[in-house]
Amino acid sequence: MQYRILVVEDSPVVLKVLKHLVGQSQEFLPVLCSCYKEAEEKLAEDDDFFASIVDLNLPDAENGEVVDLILGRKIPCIVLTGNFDDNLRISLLNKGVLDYVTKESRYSFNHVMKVVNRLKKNQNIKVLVAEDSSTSRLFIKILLEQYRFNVIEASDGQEALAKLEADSEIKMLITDHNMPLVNGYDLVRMLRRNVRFQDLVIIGLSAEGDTSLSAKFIKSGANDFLKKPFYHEEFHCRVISNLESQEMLATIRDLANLDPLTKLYNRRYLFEEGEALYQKGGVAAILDLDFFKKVNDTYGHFVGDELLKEFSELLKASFQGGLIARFGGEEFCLITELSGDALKEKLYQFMDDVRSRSFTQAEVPVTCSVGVCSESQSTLGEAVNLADKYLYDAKNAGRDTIVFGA
Ligand SMILES: Nc1nc2c(ncn2[C@@H]2O[C@H](COP(=O)(O)OP(=O)(O)OP(=O)(O)O)[C@@H](O)[C@H]2O)c(=O)[nH]1
Repeated sequence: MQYRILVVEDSPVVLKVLKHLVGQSQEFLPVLCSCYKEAEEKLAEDDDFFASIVDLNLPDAENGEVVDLILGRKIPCIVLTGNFDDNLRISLLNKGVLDYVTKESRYSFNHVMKVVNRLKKNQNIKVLVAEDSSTSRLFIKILLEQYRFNVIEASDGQEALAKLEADSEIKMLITDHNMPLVNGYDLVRMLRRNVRFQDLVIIGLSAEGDTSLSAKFIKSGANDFLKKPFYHEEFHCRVISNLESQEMLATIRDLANLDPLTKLYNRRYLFEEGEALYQKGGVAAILDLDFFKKVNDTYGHFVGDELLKEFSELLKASFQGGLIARFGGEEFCLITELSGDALKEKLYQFMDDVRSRSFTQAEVPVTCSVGVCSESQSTLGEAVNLADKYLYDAKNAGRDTIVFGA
């Protein structure tokens, strides 16, 4: 699906730059207009635009009339203009324009694209607004929907908690302090005690004159705090900047914990987080693709990489709930709560699934060998070493087999 972006700009050079920038992503389709009349015609044909980038001073509409035309159709609007006028800027933001950007340098154009890309990401971000006043709740909801967030509402702290527990996809909570049943401050404290909510972005709100409340909120784990009434531009800035910080943290965590090719956990994560799972009664197994060097030699490394990715997907789908890591090149480690016959059945089923299909567009057939350390060891490291030894036995026994050892 392509998102149509309306671009209204009378300068052919700027129009060309914007066409290039918007069109760089396959997901966006720039629809170009050089004047108000053209924009009016395009909107009359089909006004299903994802966002718009407009110049304020058009030859046939010199006073920003195009903004009213677009906002009247509820299309998110970013103004890109040649002149900076603070009063005009405020009046446009009050009308509901997302941003007012001056054409100072190429960074201005990049900023516009950053806003457009943000809108695309926001569609998949669920935000819960916990606020007992329906008027304030609606106001915050409208502000969030201007940025295309997916908004969920709760009218007290208890309802907010229930909704957060029921829906793990909620990424951000915007919570008032004074609410019935559970207040905002207690809600934040309860959430932060639970590791499940450690990545939830929380912004506290309050109308109270209590100056220490913002610090209390932040000390209890909120990411930020806003005192009501707030200016909507500040609200948007804080929402976006807190979200971006969280996204950056998630990226850093992924870089540290995941194997870049297969997106499985890496060896470091396996030993850091897997020990606890193993000590709860887990079983360790090592799986290794057979004759993988031949795959690379015959089909090339690109196909080899694709095969590793597909094999990893199958492994993930087959052992949900287990911890799966890429241990080395074509070697994988599984820590699972399954044991005995249940584990045997799953592993033999997995071997069958691998054997009975081919991988990648080159349709490569492949098998794998497995070593399983069935008896409990004192550490995960010992269990993995033994599983590796049984894997070696499986390779020596002719491959495409499983060796279960003590
Ligand atoms: N394409 C690709 N190949 C990799 C990657 N990591 C390791 N390899 C290759 O995996 C192959 C492993 O070869 P060997 O250790 O000889 O093992 P094998 O050919 O699978 O033979 P057996 O394990 O004894 O059945 C080597 O050719 C490595 O270059 C990777 O990320 N991508």
